[in-house]
Amino acid sequence: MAKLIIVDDEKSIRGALRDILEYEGYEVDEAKDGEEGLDMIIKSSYDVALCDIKMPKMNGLDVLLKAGEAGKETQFVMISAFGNVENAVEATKRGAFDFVTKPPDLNRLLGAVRNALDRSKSVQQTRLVKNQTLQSSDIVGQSPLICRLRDAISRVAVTEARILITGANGSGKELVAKQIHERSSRATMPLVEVNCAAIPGELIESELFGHEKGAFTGATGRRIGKFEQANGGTLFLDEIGDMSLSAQAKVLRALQESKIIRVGGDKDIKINVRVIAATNKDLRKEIQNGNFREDLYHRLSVIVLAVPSLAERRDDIPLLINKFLNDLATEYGAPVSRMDKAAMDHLKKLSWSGNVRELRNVVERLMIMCGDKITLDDVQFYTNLGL
Ligand SMILES: Nc1ncnc2c1ncn2[C@@H]1O[C@H](COP(=O)(O)OP(=O)(O)OP(=O)(O)O)[C@@H](O)[C@H]1O
Repeated sequence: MAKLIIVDDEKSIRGALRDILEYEGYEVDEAKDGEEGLDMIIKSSYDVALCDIKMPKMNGLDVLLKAGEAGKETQFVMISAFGNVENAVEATKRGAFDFVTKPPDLNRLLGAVRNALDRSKSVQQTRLVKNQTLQSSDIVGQSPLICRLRDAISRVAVTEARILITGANGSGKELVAKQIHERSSRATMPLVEVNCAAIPGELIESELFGHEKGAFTGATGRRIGKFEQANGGTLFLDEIGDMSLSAQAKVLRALQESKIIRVGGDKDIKINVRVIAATNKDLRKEIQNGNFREDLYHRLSVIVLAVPSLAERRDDIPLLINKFLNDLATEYGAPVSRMDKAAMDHLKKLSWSGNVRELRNVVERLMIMCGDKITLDDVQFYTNLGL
């Protein structure tokens, strides 16, 4: 359950906000001044703080700054008295997520909380991805093509250049995007992923750019999009070849002007996002067929990184098998299975149209079916069955 804290010196405001937020299903704590609020935020983990600006002992801006200095990822929605909006704007410049004026409008308040929670989730996911990266998402392989790819990643990650990652399904494009983000100066900010193929055409623009309340049927509140969620960080547009032409035009504008407009909105919003795109399609062919904008292609492809298919780097297969056997043993809490050399040699010869993802699935199946020792017989039996 999402955990919120209300920091406000006015008891009646705290009570009113608590009632509303608890009714919405959030877990809510209260602090009666800035000092107490900061103490609670540092000791506990809150997703969102609703924080008054003018308070005794410590004002809201200081609570915001000190919580950040203490490494807290709590998202702040500042509450400011009407007529004191400059302070609230100043707070958003210093890292607050949003602000609402007193007395808060119910829809505006709940929209701000929902959006702040979305942002909090992205930040947490980034940390999770980061931890997983430290554990096991190194790009495994010693083949010349993979060594060259790793070298290229080290060179481009530290720059701000836009990158297009190409390669077949399951070859490791997403892994490459994560590595680039992790090694960039944006690593502590969110890495937000959008699978353009998985989102219906009519929803993609709202997903990317957000929408204002009432922008279309069902838009009951304001929602921020992936571009805004990724602000300061990286936006990974996976399967970009599947994006509609109308969304492409808007992405192009966002890249050209570093600004977006929410669906149904009229206000430009400045964004600072590094875009990494990936595709398994031949975008040049898509351009010829009228399915992809050439100008967008040139904007996205300052650097092109081609991820090789598994068939182009068969010598990496034993290394990958051992990595997956180790990872899976940890995942299942089981002893590490061993695969003999003849079994690995056999796997090296298969076609692997699903690339590294398919290899991982096969290794997982063999581990489940065969236990701690996997032989050539086992591999032939299960791969011949097409299992
Ligand atoms: N070189 C590698 N070393 C270790 N694991 C890898 C490597 N390449 C891919 N993988 C693993 O293979 C699986 C598929 O990789 P990933 O999702 O990055 O592929 P993709 O090209 O983005 O796939 P899709 O085209 O379907 O989006 C993941 O579990 C990933 O961790």
